[in-house]
Amino acid sequence: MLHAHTPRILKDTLQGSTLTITDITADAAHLEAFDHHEHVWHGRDEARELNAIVAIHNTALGPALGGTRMWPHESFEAALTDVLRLSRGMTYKAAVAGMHFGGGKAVIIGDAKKEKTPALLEAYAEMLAALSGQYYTAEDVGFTLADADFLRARTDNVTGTTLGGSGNPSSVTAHGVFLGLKAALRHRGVNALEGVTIAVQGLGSVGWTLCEKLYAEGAKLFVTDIDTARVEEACRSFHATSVAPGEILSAPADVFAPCALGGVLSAETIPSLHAGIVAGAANNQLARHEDARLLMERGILYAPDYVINAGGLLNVAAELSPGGYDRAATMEEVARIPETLTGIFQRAEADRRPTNDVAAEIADERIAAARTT
Ligand SMILES: NC(=O)c1ccc[n+]([C@@H]2O[C@H](COP(=O)([O-])OP(=O)(O)OC[C@H]3O[C@@H](n4cnc5c(N)ncnc54)[C@H](O)[C@@H]3O)[C@@H](O)[C@H]2O)c1
Repeated sequence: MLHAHTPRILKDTLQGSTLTITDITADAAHLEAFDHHEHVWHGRDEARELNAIVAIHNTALGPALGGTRMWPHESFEAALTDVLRLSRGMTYKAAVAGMHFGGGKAVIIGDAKKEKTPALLEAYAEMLAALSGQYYTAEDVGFTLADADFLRARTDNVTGTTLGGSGNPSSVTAHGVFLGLKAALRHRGVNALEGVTIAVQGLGSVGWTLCEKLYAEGAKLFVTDIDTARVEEACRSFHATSVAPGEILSAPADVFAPCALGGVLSAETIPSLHAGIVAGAANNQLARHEDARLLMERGILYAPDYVINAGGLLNVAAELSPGGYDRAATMEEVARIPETLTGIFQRAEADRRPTNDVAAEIADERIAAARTT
C-alpha cells in the first residue's frame, strides 16, 4: 500500500507552483525492487498532468545519473517497480564502467506520443531543479533529445543534450553493444560476423543502429518490433527476416540481442531461447537476477545488460566532466567495454558462476571501496 507513511513534501522549493514533490522512500521500501534506495521522490502536478517518480539508488561513487523513461505503466506500483529496478541498474552500470557517478532513474507515467506536452515538461523541469544536485537525467525510452534540450534550457540537471554537446546517446550505446556482442562471439571462438545469425528484438534508436552495424559486417538478421512499419523497413534495409514479437526468442539465431524493454528473460521464456549468446541493449533483461543461472545451466553466454549497454551512460556523463564533452575520449572508454566483458566471462567460467553475479560483485567492490575512502 503506497502513501501509508506521512509524506515529506519539498514545499519550500515550490512556492507559486502547482507541483508537489513527495518523499515516498519509506512507502517504496516494501517492494522487492527497493534494495536500499537512498531516496524515492514522487512528483505530481494535476494541472500540468505530470506524474513522475525519481529514484536515487546509491550515490557512494557520485551524484545519481540515469535517464527519464516515459511509459504508460498500468499502475503506479508497476511504474515504481520499473524505476527502482532501472535505478539500481544504473548504480551497477556506472560502478562497473569505473565512473564517478551513482545510480538514479526517473519515470514519467504516460504515453509519450499522446501525453507529453510542454506544460508537463515544464513541471518536470521544476521537479529536477528542486532535486538539484541529487540527480542528473538524460534520454531513455519515450524521452528524446528534443525533450532533454527543453529541460536543459530550464535546469542544469540534464545531460545528453545538444546544448552540452553529447546529443542523443543511442548511437554510442549501440556501438558499445556491437563491440560487446563481438567480444561474446570471440569468447565462443567466433572471430567474424560474416554468416552469424542474430535475432534483434526492438528496432528503436539503439536496435536500429545495431542492425546497421551488424549488417555491414555480414551478419544475417532476424528482426521484430511491435511497430510493423519499422520491421518492414528493416527487412528492406538489411535483408532481414521478419519474426512475430512473440517468436523472437525461438528464432533460429546464434545470438539474441534484446533491444526493447526489460524482463524478456525469465523462468518461463528462457527454455524457449534458441541462441547460445544473449547480448543486447535493453536494461533489466532478466525478470529476476537469479534467472541468469538458468541461462548458464543451458550453456547460454549472457553479457550482463548494464555492462554491455554502458556506452550511452559514458557519453552523457562526459558532458558533465570538468573539461566538457570530448567525443574521442568517450569513444576510447566505450572501446573498453569488450575487455570488461571478457574479464567477466572468464571469471564467471573459472568460478562456475553466472556472469551477472560476477558483474555485481565488481560493482559492489567498487562501491564498498568508495565508502571506505
Ligand atoms: N538509448 C540509449 O542510449 C540506451 C542506453 C542504455 C540502455 N538502453 C535500453 O535499450 C532499450 C532500447 O532503447 P532505445 O533508446 O532504442 O528505445 P526506443 O524507444 O527508441 O526503442 C525501443 C523499441 O522497442 C520496441 N518494442 C517495445 N516493446 C516491444 C516488444 N514487446 N517486442 C518488440 N519490440 C518492442 C518499440 O516499438 C521501439 O521501436 C531500452 O531498454 C533502453 O532502456 C538504451
